[in-house]
Amino acid sequence: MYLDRIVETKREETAKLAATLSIPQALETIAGMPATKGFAKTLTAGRKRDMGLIAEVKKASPSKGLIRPDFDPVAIALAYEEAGADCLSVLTDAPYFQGSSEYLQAVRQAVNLPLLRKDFVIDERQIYEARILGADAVLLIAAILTPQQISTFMRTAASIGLDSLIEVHSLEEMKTVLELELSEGVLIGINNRNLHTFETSLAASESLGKLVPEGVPFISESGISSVQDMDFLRNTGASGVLIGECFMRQKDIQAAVNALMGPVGSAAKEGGVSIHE
Ligand SMILES: O=P(O)(O)OC[C@@H](O)[C@@H](O)c1c[nH]c2ccccc12
Repeated sequence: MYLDRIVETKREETAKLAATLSIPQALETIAGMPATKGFAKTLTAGRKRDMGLIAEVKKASPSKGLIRPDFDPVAIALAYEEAGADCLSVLTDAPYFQGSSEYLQAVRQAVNLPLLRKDFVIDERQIYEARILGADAVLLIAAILTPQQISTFMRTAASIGLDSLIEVHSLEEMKTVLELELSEGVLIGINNRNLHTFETSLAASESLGKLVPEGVPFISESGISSVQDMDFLRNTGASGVLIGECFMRQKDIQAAVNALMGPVGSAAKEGGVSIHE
């Protein structure tokens, strides 16, 4: 199963990271860095449209192979910013998604939007590393973490100014996450894609979204590509969406974002603000 293989790879990567990243030193570096940008807040109270958008800088994936051959992460990030994306997600996993830590650093230099480091976090050091690379939030995937790890990692992230996007796909995972004490700055991500089978269905957001209590914002992730999809998701109470592939396949990214999301400033449009806030 490919998720197991990825975790294996991450074990090797984090073993190396243990030799190069010292946490006390990382803390010193972080103390000298500018404050983070409030990833969760930007998507909830601060979003530009009725639905928030995390736009993903994504070159390839294990299920789809190469998605965007002429991949220029900075140009893509600038187009997303110009189109009024609220936040960006940058894949840093190299072996499976052809991402890179350098892409995250380059994007940080180029845009002012809050950034998510998209990777498979299994070790605390990756969280410190994310902060140093310029991220404002980290992804915590429930399928590969124990409840204890999710809890610890969420707190570690918060202690250095990072928000957490906690990703679930199954009912089991959702229940686990809802039992944790979720602090401010935490978003739940409902992944419409099953990371074991690659099957994608927006029904995941509909069924699992119903379980999310008021006051806890959630994002619908993966497999979103049409105005109909967006209309469907508006009715689930999601605060926003995380979209990669559909934009990456378009030549004119800015036009693609506006066609799917509607014009900036549509926050007061029908559907209104999510009931989850
Ligand atoms: O490209 P899509 O189908 O729009 O999906 C984006 C994002 O949700 C997806 O890349 C993703 C969701 N969870 C992940 C975990 C790891 C890597 C990637 C992902």
